Amino acid sequence: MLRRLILSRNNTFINCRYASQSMVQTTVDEKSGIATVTMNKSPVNSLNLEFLDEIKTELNKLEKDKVKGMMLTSGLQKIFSAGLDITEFYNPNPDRLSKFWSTLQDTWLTLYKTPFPTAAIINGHSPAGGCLFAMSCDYRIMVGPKYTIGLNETKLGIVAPKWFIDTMVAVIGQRKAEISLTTGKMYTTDEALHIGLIDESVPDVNTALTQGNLFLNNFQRISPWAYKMTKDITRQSTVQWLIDNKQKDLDFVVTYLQSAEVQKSLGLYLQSLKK
Ligand SMILES: CCCCC/C=C\C/C=C\C/C=C/C(=O)SCCNC(=O)CCNC(=O)[C@H](O)C(C)(C)COP(=O)(O)OP(=O)(O)OC[C@H]1O[C@@H](n2cnc3c(N)ncnc32)[C@H](O)[C@@H]1OP(=O)(O)O
Repeated sequence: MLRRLILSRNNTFINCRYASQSMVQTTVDEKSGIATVTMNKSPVNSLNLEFLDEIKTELNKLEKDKVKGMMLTSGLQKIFSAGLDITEFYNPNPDRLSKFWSTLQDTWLTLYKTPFPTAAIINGHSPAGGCLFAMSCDYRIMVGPKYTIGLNETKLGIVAPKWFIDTMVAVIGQRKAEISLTTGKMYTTDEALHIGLIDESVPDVNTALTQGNLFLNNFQRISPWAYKMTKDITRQSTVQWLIDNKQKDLDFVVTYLQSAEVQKSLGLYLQSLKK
């Protein structure tokens, strides 16, 4: 791992951590202590085992470094994240599939429980797992109007796991989540703002980053302990369910995803993507 200081747009030094061939780049503004984590896995930031592992490691590092906040964004042109890498569960190797799913569980727990405030800068499409990661941040700013966001699992012929569903319910409420999930709806930026799936719609990435910094800087005036306790209490039931049911969730998903019916649906969906 290499480190270097670079000069940011507002002339403060940024501590930049990068590794050769890294899929995740992080900069930390030395003045504000706010980190920007950029997902950079071409072509669509699909979340496979190695990528999830890198994201989790990076989040743990930021916690250790006691950053004051984090913005999660994408380095790709028009995609925040295409969600889980479907090739991890289409014709899977069962051992790898288990490893993949437990890494997803751990990465999500790490992101959902960060002791520092987080903002998703959604600068591209954000289906399924991409939407999950955005919803797991404390605040969402989407660059409009061209992109879409939502939990579209039913469109793939699969079911979103309970903790995906609970995360969405926590953001938009039971009724809207039920409609969104059953229909697999992908919302435009305006629609997402209207139902509360995102907090702000902005015209460009620079504005999104400025607004993200503004949101995170609010917490300079809040006790970190009070922040963390409040977040833990608010998110407790969703987090605790997964902690208590990790193995059950893993066993079910691994069996379910390998069933003939699900494999057939996934094959057809992948084919439609290639077209
Ligand atoms: C109680 C019961 C509970 C049981 C629960 C059990 C299991 C649940 C399991 C899983 C939950 C699933 C969660 C997910 O996240 S599934 C992933 C859903 N994602 C999508 O549907 C997105 C699909 N992709 C797109 O819509 C588009 O690609 C895009 C992101 C809008 C980008 O469009 P663009 O036109 O720019 O690119 P292409 O479409 O040409 O794609 C380029 C290239 O990437 C491949 N690709 C795209 N998305 C994925 C993906 N998610 N995984 C793997 N590969 C992907 C695409 O096929 C192209 O490949 P090519 O080889 O043709 O270059």
